[in-house]
Amino acid sequence: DSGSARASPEQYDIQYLTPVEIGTPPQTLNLDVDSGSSDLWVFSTEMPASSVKGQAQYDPSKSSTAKRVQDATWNITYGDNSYSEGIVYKDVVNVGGVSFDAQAVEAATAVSQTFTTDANDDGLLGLAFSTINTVQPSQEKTFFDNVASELDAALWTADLKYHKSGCYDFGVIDDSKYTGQITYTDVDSSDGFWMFDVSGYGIGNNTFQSTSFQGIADTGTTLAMLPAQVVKAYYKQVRGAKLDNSQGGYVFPCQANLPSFVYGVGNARYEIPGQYINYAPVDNDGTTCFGGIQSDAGIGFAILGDILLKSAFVVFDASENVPRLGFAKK
Ligand SMILES: CCNC(=O)c1c(-c2ccccc2)csc1NC(=O)CNCCc1c[nH]c2ccccc12
Repeated sequence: DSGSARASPEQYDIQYLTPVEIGTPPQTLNLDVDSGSSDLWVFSTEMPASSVKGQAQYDPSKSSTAKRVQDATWNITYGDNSYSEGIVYKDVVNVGGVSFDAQAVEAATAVSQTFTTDANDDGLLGLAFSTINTVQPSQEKTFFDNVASELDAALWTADLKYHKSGCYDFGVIDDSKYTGQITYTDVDSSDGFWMFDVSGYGIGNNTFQSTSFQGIADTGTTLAMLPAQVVKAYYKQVRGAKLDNSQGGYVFPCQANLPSFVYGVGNARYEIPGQYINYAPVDNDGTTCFGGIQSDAGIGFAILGDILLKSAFVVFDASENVPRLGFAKK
């Protein structure tokens, strides 16, 4: 079995939304496929109308295959202090043609303002490791873990693009989506993330620095959160850039000519065009812009979010006893 689903960007590529069918007859919700968390949670008819501003809601009472998981609850808080919580159903979930008939669908009973204000995002589909799923008293499995044994290959791939729709594929590596070789690197999943060693970095045409650091491949985080020293060195090359704590990170004049950023996986090098690192304006007149590369201070590891991932074809491979990540140019 294999499948493919579209990943459509929201404004500024803040996140990518993928249509997911839930229940019988199918209810289509647009979810944020998130390799940085492991809960499949959705806006639902179980939450107060005041928290819903345009999102589609999963209605278990309209699904003949929905079954309540008695006494099960969940709650999750992300690093940006957004959160959601609720109750649990088992139901049919279909992503790009790959289906599982008893997927834990975590129906929200409450969500924070961040999620309420994002009208197009109907929830998240977590694809990190099931060890960090938040359902209690008994943890549930991610969609990928549930379908892995049915897939032609126990892997999924991410092909995100800059201000354009991309694809998530399940069970197959589509060779037409990348060029050259795929460079694989082992994953340390002990924290529940797709964590690997970044072998170094380069800024613009400066020489590549072979100083490695640990990072996670995280499709659910918009920006790249990198070691403070790397970030400082990057913005030193940007005239007018400054760390503005009121904005929560580095900002610069929107007209700035940003250097490219290179990250290493093993001996391979992947370049992010400078343009990708101009994330979005922070003011209405568009004079000051917020950087797509920010510090990972306080997190404990780097986060390679969409800003970096969209420059590569990425393979999330659990087909061997040690999971691994593959990166290729495209
Ligand atoms: C800023 C979002 N990222 C994180 O908090 C995060 C952290 C993290 C931990 C502490 C401080 C900062 C970040 C570690 S792994 C990790 N990755 C995830 O948590 C991935 N899921 C993010 C889901 C998410 C959080 N806020 C949103 C707003 C819109 C759409 C999706 C989201």
